[in-house]
Amino acid sequence: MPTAARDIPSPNGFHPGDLARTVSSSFGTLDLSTSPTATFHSPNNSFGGPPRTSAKQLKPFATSDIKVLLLENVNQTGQTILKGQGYQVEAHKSSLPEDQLIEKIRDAHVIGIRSKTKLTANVLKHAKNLIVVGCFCIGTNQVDLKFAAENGIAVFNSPFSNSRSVAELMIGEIICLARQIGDRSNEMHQGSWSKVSNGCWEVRGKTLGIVGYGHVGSQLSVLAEAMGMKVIYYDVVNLMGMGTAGQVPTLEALLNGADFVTLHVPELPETKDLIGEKQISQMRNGAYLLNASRGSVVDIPALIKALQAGKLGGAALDVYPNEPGANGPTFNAELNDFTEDLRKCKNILLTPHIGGSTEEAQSAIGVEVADALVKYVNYGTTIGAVNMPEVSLRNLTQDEPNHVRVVYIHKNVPGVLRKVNEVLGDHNVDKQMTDSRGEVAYLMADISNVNTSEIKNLYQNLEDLGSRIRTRVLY
Ligand SMILES: NC(=O)C1=CN([C@@H]2O[C@H](COP(=O)(O)OP(=O)(O)OC[C@H]3O[C@@H](n4cnc5c(N)ncnc54)[C@H](O)[C@@H]3O)[C@@H](O)[C@H]2O)C=CC1
Ligand SMILES: O=C(O)CCC(=O)C(=O)O
Repeated sequence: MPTAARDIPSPNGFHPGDLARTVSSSFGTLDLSTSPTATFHSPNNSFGGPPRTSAKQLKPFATSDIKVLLLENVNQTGQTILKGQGYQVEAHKSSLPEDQLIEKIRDAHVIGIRSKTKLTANVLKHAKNLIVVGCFCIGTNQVDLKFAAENGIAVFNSPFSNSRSVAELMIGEIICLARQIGDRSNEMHQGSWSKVSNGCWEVRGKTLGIVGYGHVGSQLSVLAEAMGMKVIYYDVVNLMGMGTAGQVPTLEALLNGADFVTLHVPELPETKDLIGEKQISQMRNGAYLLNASRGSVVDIPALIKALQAGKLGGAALDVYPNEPGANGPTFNAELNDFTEDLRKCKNILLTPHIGGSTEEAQSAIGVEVADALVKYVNYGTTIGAVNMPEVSLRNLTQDEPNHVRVVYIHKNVPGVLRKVNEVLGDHNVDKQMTDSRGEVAYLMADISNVNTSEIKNLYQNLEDLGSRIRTRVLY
């Protein structure tokens, strides 16, 4: 681990740690600490320009004061980047029960999770120091995004680094279902030889119906066509098909026309039980259903009935309404009351939410999300945030020693900018960007010729505005 940041007491007597504890939920900073040894993992130039070698490292305060809580076995690549900044990183292999999570999250400035940790309003309301959440995965349904934004907590994810891994799992499972590989393998494990061809098929020439043609669905489309499958897809948005894949106008048309149906939609109120008894009845006899999206998307008791009745030829599930927080013998009726019936079904592949669990995906996600967290903590950049407006400014440089960057997250109501600029107006505003998303707005401004002794007032004046959600002053 690199040397921790220098912790130079500020001339006005404040210590950054005191400030974090005493001044509302803010990262307003009065400390002069920088971390000269910390290296930023990726170029931090904004707007895609060439890296500026003289970019100034901005820190909210001594980086060693920043507490990062990582849950659910976040990949080492991500941990290394965060530790490389000098942050204090506490990493756990699994998620935490809600009461323990609430205790741990009280102190954290940054939390990193995957799909199991539920950051509800009830949990987040205890997170008084938290400024940012990193979802080291695609889905962000486990976080109350609105509550987070309204409390000045930015949320980042990795929008496509595991898409290919999910698509490849689907291809493997499509072939395994068509050939009943799961059952044959189980029989052999139990010492039984059962050489059959009845009900076993090639996938060439069969139709794959993809529901949700986003990052995962479109990757899968390309792979399936390469194996000689015909591809149709249904999406709420009009999208151009890859290769010769064709969009169909309704879910019913897709279900009527496909031999294999795979689901790749986000968890939303509209996608709850998207596939239930009625939709299964619209599927072809002997067709297969695969779900690697979220457990809420399929009515599993209805699926069990259809498998028992021989309506469907098989199914593959990677996700469930309730999933355990840690590995172990927990996939039982206590978790989901249908579990025993599900386990008894023929030609069903059950996997423990491993669609994105490959070395490639996890290490790429670790880098991508940790980089976004560092850019946010150190520079206030929200590019890629899923619940905040996306705002970035060109870097400050070493030639701008008396500049500070003001980040002001505020309620999106009339008159705020006038008041903020009255506060900033005593200085020269070199550049400023502001944007809003729903009820929350994000303003970033670089101002010049600010004496250290003026920073406290600047910060306090912004904090005192009624529209304030969170103020940070970085320099
Ligand atoms: N099993 C696993 O390990 C993984 C699961 N996932 C899940 O897969 C989901 C999809 O991932 P991506 O393809 O990356 O997301 P995406 O956002 O790129 O694509 C989702 C697509 O679904 C469409 N959609 C939304 N509502 C719909 C509806 N009611 N009917 C039809 N289409 C609808 C959207 O328009 C979009 O095109 C994620 O939200 C996540 O929940 C993602 C990665 C790994
Ligand atoms: O790998 C994980 O923990 C979750 C994968 C997933 O479901 C996602 O990326 O949305």
